[in-house]
Amino acid sequence: MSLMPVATALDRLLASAAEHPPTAVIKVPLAGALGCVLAEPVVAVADVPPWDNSAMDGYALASSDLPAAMAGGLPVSQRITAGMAPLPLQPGTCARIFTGAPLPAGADAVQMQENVVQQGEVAQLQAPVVPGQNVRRRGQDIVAGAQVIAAGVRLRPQELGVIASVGLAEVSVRQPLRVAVVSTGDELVEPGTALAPGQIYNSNRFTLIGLLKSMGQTVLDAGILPDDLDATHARLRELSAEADVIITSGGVSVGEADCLGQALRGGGSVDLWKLAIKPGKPFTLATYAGTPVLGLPGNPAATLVTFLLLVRPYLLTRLGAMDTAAPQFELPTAFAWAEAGTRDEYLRARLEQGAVQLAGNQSSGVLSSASQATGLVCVPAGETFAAGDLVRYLPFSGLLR
Ligand SMILES: Nc1nc2c(c(=O)[nH]1)N[C@H]1C(S)=C(S)[C@@H](COP(=O)(O)OP(=O)(O)OC[C@H]3O[C@@H](n4cnc5c(N)ncnc54)[C@H](O)[C@@H]3O)O[C@H]1N2
Ligand code: MOO
Repeated sequence: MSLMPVATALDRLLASAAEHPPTAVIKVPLAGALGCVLAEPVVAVADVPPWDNSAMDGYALASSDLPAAMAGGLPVSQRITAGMAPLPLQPGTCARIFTGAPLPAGADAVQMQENVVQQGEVAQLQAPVVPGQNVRRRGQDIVAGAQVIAAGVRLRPQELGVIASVGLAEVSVRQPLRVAVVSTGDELVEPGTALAPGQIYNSNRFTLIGLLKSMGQTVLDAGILPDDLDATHARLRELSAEADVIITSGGVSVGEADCLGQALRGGGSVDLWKLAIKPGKPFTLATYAGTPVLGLPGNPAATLVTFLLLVRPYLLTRLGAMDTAAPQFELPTAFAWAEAGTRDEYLRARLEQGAVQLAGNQSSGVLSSASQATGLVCVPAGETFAAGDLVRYLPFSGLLR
């Protein structure tokens, strides 16, 4: 059986995502925009900083007065703190000035107070200054009219700060996707109840909800799908009317007896893929009543990995994000991989002292090792490596956002 390369699956998913227009543009208060995808470029309406100002606590002067300032000193003619509008500097004087305070007209340099002796109202420089010294020029950060952030950027804390620095209180972003999360499996019960023989707790629901919330999306928590075809149709119809995308876990491998597979086949198109990835081989791309359905394998580690590698870029594409790829680095391993596999293997790994170490049991059914991991290591199909070799590491810090 030939397996579909992960890159092919990703291409198909992204092409399918690109068939949908990006979500609506909404204006949100800046403080609530973290993680959102910017819908329109941010253009500065004013210079940042808005005026020349001092980079140090010290004394502002005209550098042409330097000889007098170093000889007998200059009278201190005003005191300027941050937030004040200074008077023009009287020729032949200096101004006491503090960090962030506007430079008075006529001054072109600041000497920091450690290099100045003030006696009474006269300040004598102990070290020379050159024009522009310790002066932060108007517009040195951002010039009015410049585009400061492009559309499609996902806003991090520093982007929120930059947008605030140009004076904007609101920002135009893409409306988060409404994503329905559906669990399937007769064996599943929700945590908080006692297990009957044969049952297990529904963990994927919580993993998926957490993944979606960490991306800032709106979750429609649909719980466990009923084990009945009519009821499954009814639930999927309901969800397809409310959601931009439905994510399911479980019931995609062979799907002989499962209601989800049958319902999907009856409600639209279904593509069942066998991917060259471990964990995460079975994956379904379907539509139900026109709403895309992404069917993830039920094994908890497979759910996590396929979400991060396939669903996350799909969702980011639907949001119009410009950067959908996860950051990855080449790092040395602290372990060896002697047996080449037939699928790309994504190992749960820990970054420790500059090298990656296996984070525990790598079975698809084991999730606790993901909790001990700081990221994933990719071992391409057919490859082996020795301890110390470089491998591709994808930190969770880049994936879980
Ligand atoms: N004959 C074959 N059997 C299997 C194949 C195959 O190709 N041929 N693939 C294996 C692989 S790989 C995976 S992964 C699983 C995928 O199976 P499904 O996606 O159909 O998922 P289920 O059978 O429903 O569940 C698999 C496993 O995961 C547990 N599970 C399911 N949902 C949850 C949940 N919400 N929370 C916690 N655990 C869950 C479920 O109990 C099963 O143990 O198929 C292999 N078999
Ligand atoms: O996707 Mo399965 O988890 O490869 O074992």
